[in-house]
Amino acid sequence: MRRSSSNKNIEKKRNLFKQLFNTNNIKSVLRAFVTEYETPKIVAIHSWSIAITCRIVQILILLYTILYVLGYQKGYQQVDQSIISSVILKVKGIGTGYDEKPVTSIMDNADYIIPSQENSALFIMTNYIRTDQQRAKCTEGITVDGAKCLSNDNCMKDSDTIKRNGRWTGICRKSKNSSSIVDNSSSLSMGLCELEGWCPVENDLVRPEAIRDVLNFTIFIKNFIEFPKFNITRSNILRDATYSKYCIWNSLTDDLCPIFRVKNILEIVETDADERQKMLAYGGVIRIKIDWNCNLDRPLSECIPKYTLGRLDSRYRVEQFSFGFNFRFASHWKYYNKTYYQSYRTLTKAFGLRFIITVTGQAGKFNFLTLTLNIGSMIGVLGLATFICDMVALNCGQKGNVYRREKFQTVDLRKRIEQLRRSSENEKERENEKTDRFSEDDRQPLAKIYPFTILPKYKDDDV
Ligand SMILES: Nc1ncnc2c1ncn2[C@@H]1O[C@H](COP(=O)(O)OP(=O)(O)OP(=O)(O)O)[C@@H](O)[C@H]1O
Repeated sequence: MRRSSSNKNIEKKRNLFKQLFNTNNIKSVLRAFVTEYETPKIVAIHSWSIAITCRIVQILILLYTILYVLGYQKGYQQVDQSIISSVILKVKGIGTGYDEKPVTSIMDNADYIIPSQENSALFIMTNYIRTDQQRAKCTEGITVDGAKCLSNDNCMKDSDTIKRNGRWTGICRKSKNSSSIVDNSSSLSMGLCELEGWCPVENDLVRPEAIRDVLNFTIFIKNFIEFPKFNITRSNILRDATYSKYCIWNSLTDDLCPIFRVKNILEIVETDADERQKMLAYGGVIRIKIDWNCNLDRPLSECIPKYTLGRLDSRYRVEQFSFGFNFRFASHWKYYNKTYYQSYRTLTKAFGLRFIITVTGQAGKFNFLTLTLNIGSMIGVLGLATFICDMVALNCGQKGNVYRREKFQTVDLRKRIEQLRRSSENEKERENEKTDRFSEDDRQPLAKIYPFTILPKYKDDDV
């Protein structure tokens, strides 16, 4: 039983395969391919409201493509966004710092630029806390959690060492200075835990004044760019040497000058004078964006940079947890004290302005392929108008049903097959009738007139 059913299945599949790959079918498909041209049937609806809707949508699409895509977005240009850039920064200006008031120290760019060279960034130290230290034992900083003590028991050696300035020895020192700390609750004189490390520890409660004259410092930005697709290189030094040497950038009058004054930058990025003072005291982060937007269909001299400035860090009034920009660094030296070399260092906590320079840009040049592609997509989008109008005509309004009936043709396959069968039968009958009417004498002249006509054959008994 099972075997016979599987045989039937195989037979069915074979028949289906034969039907699909019937040579007659393939022939007729191939014939149709070279002899038939298909074109969609178009239904014309006489309705001014639908026609106007369609025209409005088409005009909108045309306007969008011509004005926005081709005009504003320059859809006829090939675009290169892979800009290659190099930025070199140099600061000039003499400042006055206070190590310990009233002792001042004159500083030049080698002192306040840390590090001396960075990639597309710059740090100008505007304030600092400097501590000369040596390896020794001393008391912990008063601001460190758990540093205050009453006895040695309070100075646990190994617990939470993250915020300590050295390795705690486990001793509570009640030195002259620390005995002045009074615990109000117990009225006992308190000490500070002793540490082993760099002494004395930094005291960041006493913050000196910001370096004077920072606002007059100037920053020279030297920027080279390349658009590799078009092999175009440009530099931001666009005017002659005398101009570039003495100019100061101004967004309105000197927007091509590559030298910026710190004061002008601060005034642009921060309008509040008090905030500006805080930026000098505690530091801040400023971005300078150089944007190259070049239309290479126009003269190359019009390919110029545009500078935009902004503040990146949060404002002091807003930030609660950590404000400004600072970091520590140390310079080390050794001193021979007649018996051995003693290690010393100067620890600096530097506050200052960090400038981040970003370079962006794109270049565009006429390209025929891009233009044709955009026009092609516009023609494609025009089809949207027909789609929208079809939706409106067929689904909205009272005549929707009528339009739908005219637009869509429903084919009842069985009826259609029956009709075709009947019509082919009728045709056969008519042909037979014609054949009956022909005589042998009629055949000869017809054959002369229509040499390629295939005349119906007479049966012997007809003659
Ligand atoms: N931050 C700046 N402010 C004003 N002028 C500057 C600044 N940096 C450089 N310059 C001047 O711009 C010109 C070009 O600078 P560049 O660094 O290419 O030359 P330089 O001779 O190495 O500069 P310098 O030795 O003066 O630092 C020089 O005249 C230089 O003095």
